[in-house]
Amino acid sequence: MSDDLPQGGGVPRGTPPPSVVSGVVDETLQSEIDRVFGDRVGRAATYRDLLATAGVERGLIGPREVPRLWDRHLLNCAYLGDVVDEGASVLDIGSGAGLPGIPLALARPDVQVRLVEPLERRYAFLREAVAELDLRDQVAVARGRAEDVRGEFSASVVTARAVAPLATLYGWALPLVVTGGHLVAIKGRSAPEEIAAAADVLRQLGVTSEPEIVQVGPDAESGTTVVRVARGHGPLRSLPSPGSATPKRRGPWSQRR
Ligand SMILES: C[S@@+](CC[C@H](N)C(=O)[O-])C[C@H]1O[C@@H](n2cnc3c(N)ncnc32)[C@H](O)[C@@H]1O
Repeated sequence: MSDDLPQGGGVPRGTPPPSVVSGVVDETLQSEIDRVFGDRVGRAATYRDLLATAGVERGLIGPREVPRLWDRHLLNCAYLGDVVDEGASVLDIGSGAGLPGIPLALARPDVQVRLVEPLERRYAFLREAVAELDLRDQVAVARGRAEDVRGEFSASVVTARAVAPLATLYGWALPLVVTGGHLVAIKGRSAPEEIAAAADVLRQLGVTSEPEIVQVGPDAESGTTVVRVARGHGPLRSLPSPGSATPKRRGPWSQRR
């Protein structure tokens, strides 16, 4: 998409990124925000403000998160760009208020992102945010559960933060990854235990690669821990599911973008 027009922060064409961040930030954080979002820093600030206002009012973000929106939410999510190839397609499942999909899209104008979220309230917020941030050419929004959009959407990278433990997430997300692509899940210190607990699920799916724990961002202290799983090139097997004998009714949400 074109980024030539003045954006939320009013960045005129050709002008270096100004310090337009909202919220109180120190110089170090400011320069990291400028480094990561470049000439989209104004739009990143608009998104931060949306989370701090409408996001909190509508119960999508806890009020205690407001002082740490920049580092814990926008930057930590944007760092996923370190493990996303140039021109990749990204499906962010359980996007909530747009995390990690929106910061990743803002930091990486070369990737196409689709946010998938089942809850109406969050889905509505996502559509409004994408319009407000002028990201409609780069970011699509769909309403649905990850396990229900199989066959409809797929991407070279599927992302998720705080959606489900890996043992559940593998079954939801890996069928949405195209062959040769990756699942990239933001996980904290629990990553090794979650990987161990989910090893059988990966085997049942027929995925032979070993999950990797990768630190993204500038350093271990301020960066983000992700679990990256290569989908491989072989077919995936279905997981046994208790409800599989009963045909699933389509949810009330059939509207897709
Ligand atoms: C704790 S929130 C995390 C939201 C966001 N990823 C973040 O990090 O702020 C979990 C989100 O996953 C969504 N979710 C729950 N089950 C899901 C499923 N089966 N498929 C897709 N999303 C799901 C919820 O609606 C919710 O928005």
